[in-house]
Amino acid sequence: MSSDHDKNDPYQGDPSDPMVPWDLDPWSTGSTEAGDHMNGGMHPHSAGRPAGHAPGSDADARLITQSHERSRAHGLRSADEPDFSSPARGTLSDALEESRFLYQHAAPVMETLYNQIVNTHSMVLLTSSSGFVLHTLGDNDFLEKAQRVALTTGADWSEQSKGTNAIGTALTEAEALTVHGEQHYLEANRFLTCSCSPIYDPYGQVIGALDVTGDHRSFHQHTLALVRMSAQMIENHMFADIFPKAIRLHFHTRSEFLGTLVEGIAVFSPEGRFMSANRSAQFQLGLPFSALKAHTFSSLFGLPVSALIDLFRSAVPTTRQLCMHNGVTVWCQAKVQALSSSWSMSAPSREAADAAPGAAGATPAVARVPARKPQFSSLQYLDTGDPQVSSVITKLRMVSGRDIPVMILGETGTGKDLLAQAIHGDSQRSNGPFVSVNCASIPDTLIEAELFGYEEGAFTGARKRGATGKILQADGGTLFLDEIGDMPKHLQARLLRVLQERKVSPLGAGKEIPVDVAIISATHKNPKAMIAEGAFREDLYYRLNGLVVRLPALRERTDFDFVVRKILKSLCDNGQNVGISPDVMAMFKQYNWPGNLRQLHNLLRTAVVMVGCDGEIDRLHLPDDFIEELGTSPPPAAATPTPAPHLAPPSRSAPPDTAEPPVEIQESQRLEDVALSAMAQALRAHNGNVSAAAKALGVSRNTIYRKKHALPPGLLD
Ligand SMILES: Nc1ncnc2c1ncn2[C@@H]1O[C@H](COP(=O)(O)OP(=O)(O)OP(=O)(O)O)[C@@H](O)[C@H]1O
Repeated sequence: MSSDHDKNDPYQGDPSDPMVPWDLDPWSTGSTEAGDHMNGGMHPHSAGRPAGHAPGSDADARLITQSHERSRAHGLRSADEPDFSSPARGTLSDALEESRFLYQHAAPVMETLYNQIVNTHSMVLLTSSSGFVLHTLGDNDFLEKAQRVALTTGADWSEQSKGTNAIGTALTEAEALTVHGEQHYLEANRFLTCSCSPIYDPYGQVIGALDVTGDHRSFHQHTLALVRMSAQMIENHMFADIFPKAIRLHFHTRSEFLGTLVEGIAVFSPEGRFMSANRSAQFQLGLPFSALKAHTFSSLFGLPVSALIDLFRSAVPTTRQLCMHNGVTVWCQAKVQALSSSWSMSAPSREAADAAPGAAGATPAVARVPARKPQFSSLQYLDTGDPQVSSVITKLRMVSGRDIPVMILGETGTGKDLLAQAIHGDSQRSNGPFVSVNCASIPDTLIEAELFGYEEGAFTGARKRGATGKILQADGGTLFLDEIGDMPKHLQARLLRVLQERKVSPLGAGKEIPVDVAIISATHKNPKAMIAEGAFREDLYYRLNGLVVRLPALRERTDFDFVVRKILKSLCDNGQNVGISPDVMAMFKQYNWPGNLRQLHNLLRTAVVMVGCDGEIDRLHLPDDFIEELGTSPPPAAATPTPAPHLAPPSRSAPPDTAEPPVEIQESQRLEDVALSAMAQALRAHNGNVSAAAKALGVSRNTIYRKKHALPPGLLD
């Protein structure tokens, strides 16, 4: 292991951190350089003790002693003959059937592993999670010897049946280990040396074991490392297969290890819920699978999942740096292209989940897991020092788990969506779905079907088998009603009924289905003013406003510097180190930020690209319209920019004498016209594609949807 200890590298580990054992090299019993980088093979449950035990080590001796005690407790005696009895009728075929998914992924890896040990008087075995031998590959001379001790397909090598042995003991301890010669409990097995690793499925459960057994004289200290790597390979293969529609994030502290066996792989649902992680990912994140289940992408990587999708949307593979919740920076690649471009923040339909290979039996297992409080809070991540935000978070924590509907108010881009995800992520429901419905982006004619679902043939154009509405999709989790102020009035009444009665009636169903959802709503509008205008139902408002919180606009936040640094860090690519010149920071502080955090994020993203390698963001890297809006068509570098009269109201840092006069109605009206005409033009240019038009204009899709009533008819239908 390198003597230069790097705290930022979880694979070197930190001696002061009990989660990151610094002296482990589980894939190699020696101290090879490769081993130093490959600790990802260690399972987090085994943190704190060596995972690859060379015969004779203290830990090994302890495990073996404990196993011998268990063997005695099972009523076995060391002089017993090996048990040759066949498994009960149907047991083997059941085990084979249950292990089909495992076998399919293990078979090619077993072949490769066998090729590496061929002619060493050894064999490779695959077993079920209960220790039944499912498949063997070996040298003929050794296979014959193995048969004499029942090392054959169908035999039971659990500890209960054979006493201490690598397969049974590795499965009992859920840990890779070698059992050598005399360490076997049964005297009959003491001519063997066996190295075995449990195999985990993508849901964190042990589903089998991979073992190499040979004549004890052929013991080689690298065999266990080989077995562990092969087990990891099987696990990674299963990953690739089981979550075809999810977001797969591949990461490692060293970019050269991306795409290799030791990379971390974490899988998230399209709305950012944690679904799975391989052993390396668990190790790097410092959390075992069970704790990760309470997390979301944003609580682990500090960004909304929409930002991840944006980062990796390109068809060209890109590598980015992200900062994990523990402060460690990793190199990342992600596969997000399979996701639908629209509705990317909402949950996949039940039909889609059911259709995913391997999902049918496995998904419920994840859903059954009792909710746990996350170790690292998503809300805490958003608490970056602004007192208004801190107060919002304190209030939200007070009502957490109390079934109180939360309404989030705030201008566009202030992080309402991200906050809703964090509320869900920190709640008891975090293992349930988070389903987001954007009431502004669904055409009026479809919103009813989208929300409530429909039965087959409920209306012209309905899908053959009907569809589950978003409310039912959120059953057991959280329903996020974004832009609730844009919900058509006739549907407000229906929604109110659902909230009162906790039952949904899909279109054409003629029946009511009970539903259990936590409700979070958000709007950039003023709901009370809407009620006064008759545009929003007062009774619905009082159903939704159990706790109303308001997110401050970016220009009001006191943690502006910190937020800028945080976003900048998340955007830097390939080891880039980009800062901000004091001049630009001063401009930022004077600017009004009408698009808030979204606008800041977009502006920084472009600037970072323009800076290229290391350097500072300067005026040169800012868009012209931004500089124009500030009214600073390049003054001398030292000059303080003055806000443009109609666009930049006084910021918290602007001296009182630079405050501009109130916005004039005519002026803002003219601006509104200009904005509408630009939107109409962009929509026409992109054949009504709102995402493309929004991108071209540098605004959010919501901004366009909000104006739909003012846009020429036909453009947004
Ligand atoms: N706390 C934060 N830290 C860093 N970036 C943030 C934060 N909150 C939001 N952002 C950035 O702003 C973008 C918009 O956030 P979000 O969608 O949550 O805002 P919103 O208020 O829901 O917007 P809208 O009202 O337009 O739907 C995010 O994609 C992210 O880039």
